[in-house]
Amino acid sequence: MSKEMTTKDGKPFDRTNLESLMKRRLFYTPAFDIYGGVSGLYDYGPPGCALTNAIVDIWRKHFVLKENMLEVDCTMLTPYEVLKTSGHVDKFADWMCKDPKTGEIFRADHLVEEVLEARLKGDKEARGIKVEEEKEDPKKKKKKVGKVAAVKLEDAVVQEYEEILAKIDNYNGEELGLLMKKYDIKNPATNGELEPPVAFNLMFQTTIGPSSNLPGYLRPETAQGQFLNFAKLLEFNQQSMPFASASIGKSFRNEISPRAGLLRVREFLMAEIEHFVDPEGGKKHPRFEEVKDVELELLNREIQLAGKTHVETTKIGKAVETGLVDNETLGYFLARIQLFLLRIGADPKKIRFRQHMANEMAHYAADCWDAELLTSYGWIECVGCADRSAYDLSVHMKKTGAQLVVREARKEPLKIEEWQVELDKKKFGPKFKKDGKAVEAAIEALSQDLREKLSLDLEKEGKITVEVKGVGDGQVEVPKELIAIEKRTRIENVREYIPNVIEPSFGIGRIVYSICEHNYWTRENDEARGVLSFPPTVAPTKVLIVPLSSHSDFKPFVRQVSDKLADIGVSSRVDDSGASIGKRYSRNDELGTPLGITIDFQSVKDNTFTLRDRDSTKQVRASLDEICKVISSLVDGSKQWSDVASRLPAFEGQEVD
Ligand SMILES: Nc1ncnc2c1ncn2[C@@H]1O[C@H](COP(=O)(O)OP(=O)(O)OP(=O)(O)O)[C@@H](O)[C@H]1O
Repeated sequence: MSKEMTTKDGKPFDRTNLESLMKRRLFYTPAFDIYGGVSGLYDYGPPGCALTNAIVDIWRKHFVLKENMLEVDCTMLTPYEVLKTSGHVDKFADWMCKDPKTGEIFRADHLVEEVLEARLKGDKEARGIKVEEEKEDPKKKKKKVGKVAAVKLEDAVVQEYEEILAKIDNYNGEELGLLMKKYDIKNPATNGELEPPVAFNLMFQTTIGPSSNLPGYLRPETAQGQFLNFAKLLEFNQQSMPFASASIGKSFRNEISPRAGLLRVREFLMAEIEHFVDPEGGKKHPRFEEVKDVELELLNREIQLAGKTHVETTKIGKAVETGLVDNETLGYFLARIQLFLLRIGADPKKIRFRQHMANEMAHYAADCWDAELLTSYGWIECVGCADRSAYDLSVHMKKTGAQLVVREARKEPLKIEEWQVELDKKKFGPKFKKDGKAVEAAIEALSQDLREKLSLDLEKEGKITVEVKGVGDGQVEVPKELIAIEKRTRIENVREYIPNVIEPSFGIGRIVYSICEHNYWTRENDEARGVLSFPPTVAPTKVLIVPLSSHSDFKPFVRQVSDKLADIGVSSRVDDSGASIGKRYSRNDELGTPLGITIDFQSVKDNTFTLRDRDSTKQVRASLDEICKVISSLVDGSKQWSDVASRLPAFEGQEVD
């Protein structure tokens, strides 16, 4: 895949170089490294933390602040009952298959994907089509499927493989088993037969407290905590709808085969929004107008079934109007997600939105679109945006009896004609004794259609028969002296409903890595000089301060500049090492530091400094006050280098690069 990827300036992208840069400069590192590491667990170093924090900070401003969302921070430890009710205990699983001889475990969809991709590569070679080899990283685990012999496949088989790969996320265990049989997919290392795929639950189980009778899990998403607090949040919001809650925190998934660095890990930072909306009235959004002209690349189900991976962009207003995207609220968030990704430096040509196929959706979702970013690992889901309907609130309400509903005064009272049941409670108790409550509940739960039918039985036969589980043989007769069923008119002044939920769910680690890929390039004619062109708003450190040499005259100026930057809230680093200025800048290009201030002999004379732009390497010269004003406007994102450079005198006196 890496051969198809290019950097912003159109040169081939080299993943090995970027990943080694990120590890060398401590963006991230395998956790427990000196103990040999545990796959899927990583630690972030200083630039990785700063980059993550900056992205989270922009996320808060872009979503929470802008839309007055209610941020919560809920516990990660979650009791069994909650996740049983939400469906995760039974359904939050991937398919794995085991080699009974070696004990090796494979994630079934990943294995099918890797084998078919390798065979397609072999086919290309056999046809004489040049295939670029990925450089091997000796420290990285080898892919399960090694190089496959150059064997030409029939054209029809190539097409079948390509169609399967385009839909690889959509197969269930049985279907994956059939594919493995049909295409003779075995353990790639030993060619041994594999057992059919079985479901593997991805949650980490634990027990809460010393008595070990309260089983629990580490949460696999932050959403459940938000749902459980719904009634309190609604009250906090003065019963006003629609509203959204938001949460940022770690989630845990026991992935079968973590791979691709930060992209599939077992512990990761999530930022999730639960937007609660009235299901009636087309799920309108009050701010949809503001985004209706945002253009998105939208791959719906039909387009994917046709095997396409790319479409023309569509205005989100049009997409909602034509039903391509189901409703305004979902559309609003898709547009806002794209604006966020662009704001933090995603390449506009490498963003698309892909609709989930019906059988691919999570157990709770009614519709779902993923924001995917193109990386050297292919298109990667970085944000899932699901319409979870009223699923979660309904199941928790049913289980606990908590009223997770909205009550709204009706503008016009509603007249409802309905079949009402009246029980003679005085006679009811003595007749049914201990079963009274169960019989009463079964009658209350009767549907309108059944009530109508039973009213006729009552008239004709003087009694009705109702099904009551666990009482006698399950059929209970109720005589007409105990019950009346009549059609009456009820006036309803208050409307009660369970809100639907639209949930944008961001995997921050995947976004951090993809943004690094999108912003990585190397200087002209020098592959060793990597640059990370993060926008100043997200860059881990904003300014590098470089005194021309270690001359003692420069020291007070270094202090003056770094204090002034700290005063205006801008992060900086001093590099007063003996390396050449060019080398010092080059080291910080790798960290993505967008601006550099040089202190030279001129600074000592007239208190002016040079300010250097990382991407163009152009410099200007001005007083510290002027430079700080410029830096502020660049770092808060209100200005670009091109806006400010022309206003200040250019500086060309000193060769720094
Ligand atoms: N194992 C993981 N490692 C890193 N990020 C993850 C992982 N699983 C999910 N995410 C992130 O959390 C977001 C929301 O989670 P969601 O449940 O929608 O993912 P998912 O559909 O299970 O992902 P995938 O299909 O890739 O496993 C994803 O868009 C992704 O950015």
